[in-house]
Amino acid sequence: MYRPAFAPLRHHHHPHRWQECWARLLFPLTLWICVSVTIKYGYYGNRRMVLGPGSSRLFEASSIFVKQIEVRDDAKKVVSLYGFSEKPELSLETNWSVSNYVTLGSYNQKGFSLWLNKGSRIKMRWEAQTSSLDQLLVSLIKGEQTLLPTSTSSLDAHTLNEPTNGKEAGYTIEEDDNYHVGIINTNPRSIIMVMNINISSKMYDTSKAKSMCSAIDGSCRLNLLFPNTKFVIVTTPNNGDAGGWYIELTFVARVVTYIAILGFAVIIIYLLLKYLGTCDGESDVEEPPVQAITETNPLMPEKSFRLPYGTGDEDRESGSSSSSEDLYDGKICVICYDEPRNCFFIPCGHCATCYDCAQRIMEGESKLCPICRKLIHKKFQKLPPSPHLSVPIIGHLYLFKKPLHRTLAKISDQYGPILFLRFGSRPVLLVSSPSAAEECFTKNDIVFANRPRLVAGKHLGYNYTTLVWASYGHHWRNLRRIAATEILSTNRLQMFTSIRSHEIQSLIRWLFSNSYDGEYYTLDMKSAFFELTLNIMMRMIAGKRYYGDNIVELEEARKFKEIVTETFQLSGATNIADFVPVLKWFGLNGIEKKLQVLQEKRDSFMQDLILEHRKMRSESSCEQRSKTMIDVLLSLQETEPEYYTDEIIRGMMQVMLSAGTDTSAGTMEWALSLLLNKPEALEKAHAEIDIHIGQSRLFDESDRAKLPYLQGIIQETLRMYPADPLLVPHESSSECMVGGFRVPRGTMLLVNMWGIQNDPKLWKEPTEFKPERFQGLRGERDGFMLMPFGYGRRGCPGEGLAMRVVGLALGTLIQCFEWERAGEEEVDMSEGTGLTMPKAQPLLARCRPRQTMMNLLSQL
Ligand code: HEM
Repeated sequence: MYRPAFAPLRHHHHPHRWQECWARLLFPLTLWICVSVTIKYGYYGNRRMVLGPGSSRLFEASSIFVKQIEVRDDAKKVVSLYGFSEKPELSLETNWSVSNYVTLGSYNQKGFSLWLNKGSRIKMRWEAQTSSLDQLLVSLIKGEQTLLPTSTSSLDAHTLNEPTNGKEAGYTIEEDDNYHVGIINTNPRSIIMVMNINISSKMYDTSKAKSMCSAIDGSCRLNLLFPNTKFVIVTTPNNGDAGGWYIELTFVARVVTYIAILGFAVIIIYLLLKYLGTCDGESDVEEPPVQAITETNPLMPEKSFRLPYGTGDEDRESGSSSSSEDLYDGKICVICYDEPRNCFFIPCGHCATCYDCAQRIMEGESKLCPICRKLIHKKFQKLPPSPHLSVPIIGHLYLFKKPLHRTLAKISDQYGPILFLRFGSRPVLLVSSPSAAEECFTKNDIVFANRPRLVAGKHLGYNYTTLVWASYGHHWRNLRRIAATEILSTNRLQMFTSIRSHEIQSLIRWLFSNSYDGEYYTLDMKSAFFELTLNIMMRMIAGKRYYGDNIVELEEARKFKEIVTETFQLSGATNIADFVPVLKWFGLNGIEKKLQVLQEKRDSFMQDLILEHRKMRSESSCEQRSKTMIDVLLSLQETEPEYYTDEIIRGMMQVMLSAGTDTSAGTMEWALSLLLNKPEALEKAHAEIDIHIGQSRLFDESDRAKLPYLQGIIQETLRMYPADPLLVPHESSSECMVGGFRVPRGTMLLVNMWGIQNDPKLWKEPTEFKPERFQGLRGERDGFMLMPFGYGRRGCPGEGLAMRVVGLALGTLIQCFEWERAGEEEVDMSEGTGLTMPKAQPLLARCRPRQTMMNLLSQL
């Protein structure tokens, strides 16, 4: 049905705009809450006051907000401070009096201020020439005021009367406060008089004070005992001297409390907004998420395909776009009805067309908005949609529960496969569909070939100069070339075949020798796999092994193990300061210091190995020289010493070691765990190996090609538990387009490979371990649905080595041993935290030599 392009749009409740408003309100709201709480409960500031002699003034000063109170009394009259947890009683009384000759000018006043508690009494008596007595007024002014009132009829003034015999007056104080006692002369002439004042002052009982201090030297500090002190009393001595009682109190704030209040306010507001966000989520039921899923083929399609963003399965099958109702109200361009709307017009702000149609409108003659017919000045492309709201400072970090790949998959499921997030201050593009991943790694591969500058790369990546951390450019290309041609090339891998088979044999020997009488026994397979890969890598790098039997340099091995443990602990930890740099100011970048220390250790260890190799090379002839990775790099150094510095060599060694060990070891551990939970798959693998290899020789790397089921096991493991579930983060070096959206320069790219590889819309029963799903398929990256090693320029260069090592280890272990779970219950498959998706619980398994292999095993 035809619809005029400029017919009015039905307005929907728009969650994102609503959330944006909240996001903008959040900061002032938090500030307002904090300021109000502080003013109401925690603002004390400094106070200057006049107390007078024999005073006792009570303050409420909670030790939760106040750490310390300092009193300053410049006249050094020995003021004291007392701290209490309970309000003390006003049970004591002290009397003092002053008696003075006073000369009082015409229309002038004299007097003094003092603090009086309820129940105190003032008695005054003055004597002067009788004629002038009637024009003398006594005033008592309540409040902090210490100045002459403009007139004695001031509201706060209490005029004393009842003069007897001269004049005399008395007053009982009804409220604790500051009082000014004064006498005013309304005579046209000055007079001389005698004034007597007698005060009986109510005092607090300080005998139960928890802490006290006396300002003998003019000042003292009272520490408020946390958390009980709630009241403080300032007392002045009773010396009858009514002048010069200026005292200053300074309240030292307990900073932690204020920070806690701020944090609490942020949490409350976050929860509030999250709740509102949930409500929005509910409203999304009516308005479907930004993009309906487009890839539907349950298993690997024959060819990769890219579907228009926003259309559903039925659309593709029927060939039509969708019902026009949906299109019109939804997100499809009102001009072409084909592409998503992804740009908006200035000044009217309408978002109605795709970028191409907007371009055509702008190039045409009318340049009018198809909705409101206003003249368009500019068009802007939209950023990808953002889920929930982005909180100032932390952005979307608050959404993330571990494991991150699962949380991100849920968010993508709800809001669409191309999302724009903020991890603190970092813009992030989260991609979780094959077509979007393909767009990133083909059309935009160079744009996304940079790595974000995270703190780990600064310290462990030699200031972003190693193969993993370097940004795209000449230096990275060179390192990549060396890795691909000199270290991980098929030729070089072939050369090192014996190292790998020797290491796997030594593992088999060890397993065999531990089994008593061919019976099952339990062992820790996590460590076994990790040590196997570390030995293989270190032998390829430096010709040394540090785990197992026959270790020559024990101390060196100990140091190496220490470095390895720390490296994997630290590289798995998230450094929050990477995303919220402001935290560095508060010293919350502890990981950075640990990384520095670790890097120093790693550096000196690797440098010792280089020196050792350099020495060996100088002592041996060309033919005798070994061909470890260090040797290869040292020979490159000889030809180009300025470029191949020791630092570059150390960097390359460290990259190989950290990128190539726990990834492969983890994959082996997951694979064996999956097999233990599905014994029929293990049986099939046994059978396949028995048929193709038999019992007369050990499995070797070249056998992998003959064993499709074993390959299926590895592929299926990498599908369900990819070692880098979010790949390694990339960063865009310039602005680019993904899925029709604008992606700004400097955006971190996260491709949720786990999400894609476990998406029920793409894979049939994705949670089921089914190695057979790959049978008959080459298992390549067709359709960008399976990419555990990444793709494109920054894809993993170690894939060939990893597949050989994992295949060899699994194949040999299955060939030689029978395996079962350590207990009755299934192996716990929960994912732990860390970069390379480790198993939360290390795999314990039981094994025993296969009867048919006894002969061969005993000859090893
Ligand atoms: C099962 C084992 C392995 C898996 C699943 C794996 C996976 C990956 C992934 C997903 C990436 C990032 C791709 C991207 O950025 O898009 C990567 C990068 C890398 N991998 Fe592997 N890897 C494995 C084993 C190895 C091995 C054995 C080595 C070398 C000895 C290795 C060396 C590297 C290096 C150097 C990079 C960085 C490449 C660059 O930034 O240019 N990996 N790997």
